[in-house]
Amino acid sequence: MTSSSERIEIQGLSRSFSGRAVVSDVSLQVAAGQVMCLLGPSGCGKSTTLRMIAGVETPDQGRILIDGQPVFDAGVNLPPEARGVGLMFQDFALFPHLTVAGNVAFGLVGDKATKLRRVEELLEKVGLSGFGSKHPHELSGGEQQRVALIRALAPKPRVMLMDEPFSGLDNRLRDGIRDATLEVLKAEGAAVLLVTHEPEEAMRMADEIALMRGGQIVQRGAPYNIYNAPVDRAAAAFFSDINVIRGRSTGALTETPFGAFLTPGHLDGGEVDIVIRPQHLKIDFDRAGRGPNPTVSEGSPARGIVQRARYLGHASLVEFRMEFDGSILTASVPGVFLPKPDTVLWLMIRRDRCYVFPAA
Ligand SMILES: Nc1ncnc2c1ncn2[C@@H]1O[C@H](COP(=O)(O)OP(=O)(O)OP(=O)(O)O)[C@@H](O)[C@H]1O
Repeated sequence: MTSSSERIEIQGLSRSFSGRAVVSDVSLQVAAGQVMCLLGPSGCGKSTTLRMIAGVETPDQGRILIDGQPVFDAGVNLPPEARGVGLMFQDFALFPHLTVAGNVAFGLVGDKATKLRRVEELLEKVGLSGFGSKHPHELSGGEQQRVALIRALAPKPRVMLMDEPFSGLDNRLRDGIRDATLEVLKAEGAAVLLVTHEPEEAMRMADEIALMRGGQIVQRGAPYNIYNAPVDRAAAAFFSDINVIRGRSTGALTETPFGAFLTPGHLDGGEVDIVIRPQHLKIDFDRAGRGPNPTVSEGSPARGIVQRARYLGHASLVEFRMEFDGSILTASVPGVFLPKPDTVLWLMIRRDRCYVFPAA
C-alpha cells in the first residue's frame, strides 16, 4: 500500500548489465519534505537506481510510483518528461545559447515578472546575484553547476532526484551551496533522493540514509542510527576509520587484552570482530610499567607503543603498536596530542561504543 505522503516509492527494483546484477530487489520510499540519501561506494548501483526512477534506464523488474501513481511496472513505462521529477545529474548541461537567467527560467511557467522574481531569488540563494545576463561559457565550472542546480529547483518539483550534485564544487563553496539547496528543497516540501558516495555529505543532508552495497540496500535509518548502530563491520568502516580486535566467542564471552566482552548470540567457538572507532579509545600514561586501574565501563588497559602521531586540526591521530600481539590500533584525541614515537602509553576502550560482529 502507498500512503498519501509517499512521493517516491520503489518496490523490488532490479537491473542487470550483461548478466551481472547491478541493482537487486531494491525497495524504498521517500515522503514529501524528506531528504533520503542513497549512500555507498563507487559502483554499488546508486546511480542506476536513480536513473531508473528518472526514467532514463529501464528496470528488469519492479515498480516505481511517483505521487502514488505507477510510472513503471509490468504494463507502464512513462518517459522521463512525463514523470514530474526534477533532475540534477553529475553530467549536467546548461543551454549554451541561453543566458543564466534564461537557463534558470527554462522550465518556469507564468508571467515574465513572476519568472524574473523567482530567478533572482534563486540566484541570490546560491551567491550568483548579478549573473543573470551572463552566458554559461563565461562562468567557472562551479558557477555553472550552481546554475544547473537552481534550474532544476526553479519549477518547484515535487520530487527531486540528485546524483552527486555538489561533487564539482570546491570545499569552501560546497557547504554553503548544500545548505542553500537544502533550504530551498525543504521550503518547497519536495521529496528528495540524493545519491552520494560521501558519508559526510549524507550525514549533513539526509533525514534518512539508505546504505547500498553490491546492488542492495544493507541498512536504512536516520544518520544518527546508521552511524551509531552499524549493521556490520563494512557499514561501520564506511563512515570512519575503525579498529578491529579479533577474538573467539566461547560461552557468550570473548577474552581480549582489554578484558572479557559479553558476546551473546555469536556462534560458540566462532571468531568475532570487536570494532571500535578511533575516538572511542582512551589514552593514559605509563606509571613505571603500570597503567590505570581497570573499570567496568572500559575494562582493562593494554600497553601500546606509539608509532606515529599526526595533528589534523580538530584532533590528533595517534597510531600504536600493541604489545599483546603487535597489531596496530589508532586513537583520535581532541586537540593537540603528539607523543613521540616509541613512547609507551596505555589504551582503554569504551565498551558502550564497541560493536561485535562475526569475523569478516
Ligand atoms: N549502461 C551500462 N552498461 C553496462 N554497465 C553499466 C551501465 N551502467 C552502469 N553499469 C555498471 O553498473 C555498476 C553500477 O553502476 P552505478 O553507476 O549505478 O554505480 P554507482 O554506485 O552510482 O557508482 P558511482 O558512485 O561510481 O557513480 C558499475 O559497475 C557500472 O560499471
